[in-house]
Amino acid sequence: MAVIPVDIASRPYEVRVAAGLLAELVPNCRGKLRKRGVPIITDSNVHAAWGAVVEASLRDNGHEPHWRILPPGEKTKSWEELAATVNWLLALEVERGDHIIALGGGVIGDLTGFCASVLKRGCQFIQVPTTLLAQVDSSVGGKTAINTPAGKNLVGAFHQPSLVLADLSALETLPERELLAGYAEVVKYGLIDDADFFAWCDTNAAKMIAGDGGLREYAVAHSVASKARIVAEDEFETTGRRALLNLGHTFGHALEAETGFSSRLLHGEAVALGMVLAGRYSARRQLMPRATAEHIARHIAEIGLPASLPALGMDCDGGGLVRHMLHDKKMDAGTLPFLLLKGIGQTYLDKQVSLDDVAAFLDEELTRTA
Ligand SMILES: NC(=O)c1ccc[n+]([C@@H]2O[C@H](COP(=O)([O-])OP(=O)(O)OC[C@H]3O[C@@H](n4cnc5c(N)ncnc54)[C@H](O)[C@@H]3O)[C@@H](O)[C@H]2O)c1
Ligand SMILES: O=C(O)C(=O)C[C@@H](O)[C@H](O)[C@H](O)COP(=O)(O)O
Ligand SMILES: [Zn+2]
Repeated sequence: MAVIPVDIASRPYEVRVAAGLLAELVPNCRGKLRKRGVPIITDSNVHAAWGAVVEASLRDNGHEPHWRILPPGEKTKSWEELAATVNWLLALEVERGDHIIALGGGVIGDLTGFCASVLKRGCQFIQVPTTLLAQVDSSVGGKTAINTPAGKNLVGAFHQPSLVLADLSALETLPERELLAGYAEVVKYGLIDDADFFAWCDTNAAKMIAGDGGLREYAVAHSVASKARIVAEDEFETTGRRALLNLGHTFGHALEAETGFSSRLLHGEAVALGMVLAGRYSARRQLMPRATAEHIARHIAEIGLPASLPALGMDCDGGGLVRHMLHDKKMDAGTLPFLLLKGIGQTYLDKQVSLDDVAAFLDEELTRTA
């Protein structure tokens, strides 16, 4: 088992990565489940795949699970599900010191974490991520949120979990498209500040996605360690350090908004394409060689993730995509800082980007032929 500390000064916790954690859920929660009743929030796909395993561990250890099984998909991160889930938790008389379990992908983790942050002004929660994306990224670091019609994650809170249990066995039932989407957030850590890890991804990603257990454990543990390091340096995204984790997201969130937060484009797919666009825009600005941007694009495309805009079949122009970006949480006094690259592993926050220039770049990308 890999155990990665998240050294946030006010609230340190651990991420435990291993196969088989779900089957031993209660011992792995290490005394945090202090009552017989345990609230668990999940979605119907995860419940179908892993509900019985989790239920058995709880019942065998004298607990009674209270399940809340939500519809799968991005639309579950909504005001309606937030209100209904908070009311459900209130009806269960959950106290501040109790733990709610979030069993699922990033959608369930983000929604549950936000519910935990507002319930009685903050109660405890445990992240039990079941997608690659949630294991390497969303379960760690305490960003919680819902979407609104105006955009992605626009209402939320920073609220850290008490524990993260990433069971590698859960990935065995995950559809390949979801594995690939999660991989986008893995390779992101290489592009941010870890060229050696990008090289590891170049060599090993295909085998890791195909199911090699050792490679999966390394990919998850290394990604979590990267995220934990960055979050511990800048928990509330105030210094610019944590903003590095947003690489590809300004483009990506605009694409998710344009495609209606639907299964047409998953978050990880949008981030993959967003990172390709960040690379190409950086090359256009002559910050790094065009060949490096195309290396990134080739890596993303060869693994099976979207690497060009026309394939999405969107009916919009660059200006339309830029309008979505005006809701980006990095907006500061009317300007939007962008994560750009000076090379692989050399991402930085650029505060001198003209949105007109980005719109012109996107117009070119929307008609790209190769
Ligand atoms: N808080 C953060 O720091 C952070 C970071 C990255 C992404 N996010 C958010 O995470 C969300 C995306 O998360 P995601 O990619 O995990 O998507 P998701 O939660 O929608 O899960 C993807 C799909 O896989 C299914 N699934 C989950 N685990 C399964 C399993 N083990 N077996 C079979 N099916 C399973 C789900 O039912 C769903 O259909 C987005 O809303 C994104 O904004 C948040
Ligand atoms: O943890 C972070 O910080 C991230 O930016 C991780 C991202 O992968 C994640 O998608 C996050 O939710 C995006 O943050 P947002 O502030 O742009 O909503
Ligand atoms: Zn993300």
